[in-house]
Amino acid sequence: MSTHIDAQKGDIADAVLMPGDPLRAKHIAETFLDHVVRYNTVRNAFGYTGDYKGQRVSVQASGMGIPSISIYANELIQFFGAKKLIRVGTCGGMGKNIHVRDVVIAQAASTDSSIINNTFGNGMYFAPTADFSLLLAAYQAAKKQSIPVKVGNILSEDRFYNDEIDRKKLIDYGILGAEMEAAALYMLAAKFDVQALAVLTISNHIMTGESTSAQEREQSFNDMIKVALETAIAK
Ligand SMILES: O=P(O)(O)O[C@H]1O[C@H](CO)[C@@H](O)[C@H]1O
Ligand SMILES: O=c1cc[nH]c(=O)[nH]1
Repeated sequence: MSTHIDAQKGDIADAVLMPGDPLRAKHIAETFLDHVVRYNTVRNAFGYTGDYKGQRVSVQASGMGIPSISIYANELIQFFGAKKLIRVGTCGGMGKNIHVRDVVIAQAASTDSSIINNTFGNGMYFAPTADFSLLLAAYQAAKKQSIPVKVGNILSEDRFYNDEIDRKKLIDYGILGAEMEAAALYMLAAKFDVQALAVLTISNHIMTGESTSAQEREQSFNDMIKVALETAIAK
């Protein structure tokens, strides 16, 4: 077991989907995977391994924010040998052409988090970037399933309630939406030479206030999960 994941080596697949919400992890495991085993309940950060189309895939809840996903990503990679980490999360839309229920693939993740400075020091603005082969696989999986996706730069922000940020400028520079984890996932994947991608569903629009009920969002959440699972098993 690692500090936060009560599993044995071998219990977790090479490919791991990472939702923030433990109940989304449960939903993914129960809806999409066969022969499911729940390997983790520590802190209720549920983790499951099962088969998707005959291939082993795990789902590990990451919790919210960069400190939390950094704990799970570190342990998945260093203790359990995970090689493909695919975040499946909600995202607040920011751009003009972004709407609730859209699926967004994060090609890059800008951030206001101190992780970049803490890692690289003053004056170095490392750009956390998705793994290209995962991104391509996700894009192709979406096309094959006729699921429209938008691909681009997102913001991984350190605060959910954040009225001090210049969102208009970020939109002018092409930011599609904001969530709270992808930049750390991409940076850690680069550090440990593994693959990472974030596939996101727009759950609300930060600028227009557009929103949907949890029930309405279910279909688009499932679209995101189907794209992520096909990416997880892509050769
Ligand atoms: O839906 P999840 O994956 O938790 O992602 C988003 O939702 C949370 C905020 O409500 C943050 O974790 C943010 O990144
Ligand atoms: O971080 C997030 C996630 C979803 N919606 C938001 O507005 N922010």
